[in-house]
Amino acid sequence: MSAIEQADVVVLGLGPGGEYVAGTLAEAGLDVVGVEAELVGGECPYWACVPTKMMVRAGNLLAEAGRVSALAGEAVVTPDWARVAGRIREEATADWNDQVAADRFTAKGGRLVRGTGRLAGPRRVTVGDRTFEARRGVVLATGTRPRITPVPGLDGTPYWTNRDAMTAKELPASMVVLGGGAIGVELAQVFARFKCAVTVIEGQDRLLAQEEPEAGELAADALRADGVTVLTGTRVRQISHAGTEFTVRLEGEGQPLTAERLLVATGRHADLTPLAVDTVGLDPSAQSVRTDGQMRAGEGLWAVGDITGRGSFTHVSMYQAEIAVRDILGQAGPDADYRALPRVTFTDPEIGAVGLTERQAREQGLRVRTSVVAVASSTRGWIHGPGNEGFIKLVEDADRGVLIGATSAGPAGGEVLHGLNVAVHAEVPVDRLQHMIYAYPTVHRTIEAALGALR
Ligand SMILES: Cc1cc2nc3c(=O)[nH]c(=O)nc-3n(C[C@H](O)[C@H](O)[C@H](O)COP(=O)(O)OP(=O)(O)OC[C@H]3O[C@@H](n4cnc5c(N)ncnc54)[C@H](O)[C@@H]3O)c2cc1C
Ligand SMILES: NC(=O)c1ccc[n+]([C@@H]2O[C@H](COP(=O)([O-])OP(=O)(O)OC[C@H]3O[C@@H](n4cnc5c(N)ncnc54)[C@H](O)[C@@H]3O)[C@@H](O)[C@H]2O)c1
Repeated sequence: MSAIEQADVVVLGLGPGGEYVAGTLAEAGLDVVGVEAELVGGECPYWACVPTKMMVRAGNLLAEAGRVSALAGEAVVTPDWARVAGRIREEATADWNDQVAADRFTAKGGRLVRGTGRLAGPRRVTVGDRTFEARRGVVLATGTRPRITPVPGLDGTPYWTNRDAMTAKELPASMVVLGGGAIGVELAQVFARFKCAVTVIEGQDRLLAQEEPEAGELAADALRADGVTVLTGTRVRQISHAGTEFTVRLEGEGQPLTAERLLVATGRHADLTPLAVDTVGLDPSAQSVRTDGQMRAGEGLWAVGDITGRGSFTHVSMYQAEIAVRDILGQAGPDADYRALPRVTFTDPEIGAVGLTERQAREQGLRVRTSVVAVASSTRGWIHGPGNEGFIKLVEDADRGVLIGATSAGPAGGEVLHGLNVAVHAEVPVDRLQHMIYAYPTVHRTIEAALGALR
């Protein structure tokens, strides 16, 4: 066995969270080993946020062109997936090559170790036959992998996950999407806009089930308007694949569905067993690694990103990474605060949300006031015309007079969310929000109307 190699910090997994921690600590002068099993940068730039948003951008352009006839004349567009696939391959992922990201890390002074790492006791990590000892500690940032729902027959079929969808050079003629969460709805709409016949099957009674019911209804309406068949409250009994076709049998009566492709988008989970977390006293069967507010998961151990189970979003991983960096460098700073966690589902219309839903607030026993105002009722929404679907929903803690949750759906819904994000984060009194000036005519003036409608 080779000698144990020393470092200040070992970061396991170089997705957005781990790459930020490792790079920033290296820049600060620490001896950092970054261990990466696949591509430096992780899921987000290669198989997730970035390529999906390139797809969304392209799909939205097609949809906007379709609205020209109502407002501006005639536009004839011919969807061509090759442009999208080419842009993803060339501009976003460099053909799934991470050399630029790897160089970025090593240029900061980090040591990149390619391979699958695992813990080997406190402050120790093994990668193949190498063992590293981290004087300050280890940062777990290994993300999540798709949770493949246990449907009879699914195993062994050539189903797709997000990774296959991101690398597709051609689109299938038809696709069943299992799961109506963020991945399912974003990809269903894009594929439909490129003329793929899509059916979404969601087990719960609405799409985007973790968000407000109004958000799920809006997403379903938007998808249906693009020709997607949306089945909610629907369970799959059996899946099979023969030749080039999937057959999906649903619970209850009815004709089985057939499609060329099946996309499984039924959530993601952290797999702690291969990380040997038991060697540092953590439960390998847990769903996530628990941390305190400074992202500490134990003595000389931190965790950031999806693995912490605090929301599978790149911005959460970066936010947590910043806190972990400070803590590792011995700098004081506030604990992680998830009260104003924003998230945006990039459908058209975009559906942004921050903080608690009405239901979550009521379940906490809070006395709430709420309001829902349609974007189309604002001057800008009305001027916008086709594509102006959406709403602002506010959730106020009536006893404290502050917003604790909000949804911003509509054209640029994710951008409009920002004001609400600030309001929830900074606990700006509703009374103050009601007496500020909102530019005219903007979509965000709907917020002013929604504040006035709180009941
Ligand atoms: C289709 C899709 C679209 C998404 N869109 C958005 C979006 O628009 N906005 C948003 O905020 N979020 C989005 N997300 C979520 C976002 O991708 C994740 O929240 C983010 O990538 C999490 O970063 P992370 O650092 O925790 O882990 P990851 O990005 O998962 O990176 C973890 C890294 O660890 C490596 N690794 C794992 N195990 C080991 C090991 N044992 N040894 C060494 N290396 C290891 C992996 O290879 C990987 O590179 C999307 C996700 C998907 C799937
Ligand atoms: N815009 C974004 O920020 C963005 C986009 C995509 C993904 N993501 C992140 O990636 C993570 C994973 O996305 P996701 O969409 O896979 O997960 P998700 O948890 O958001 O949604 C999965 C859905 O699948 C449903 N489901 C599970 N088993 C099923 C079954 N057998 N039949 C029918 N439906 C079933 C669930 O009820 C749930 O609604 C999310 O947590 C999200 O945070 C973010």
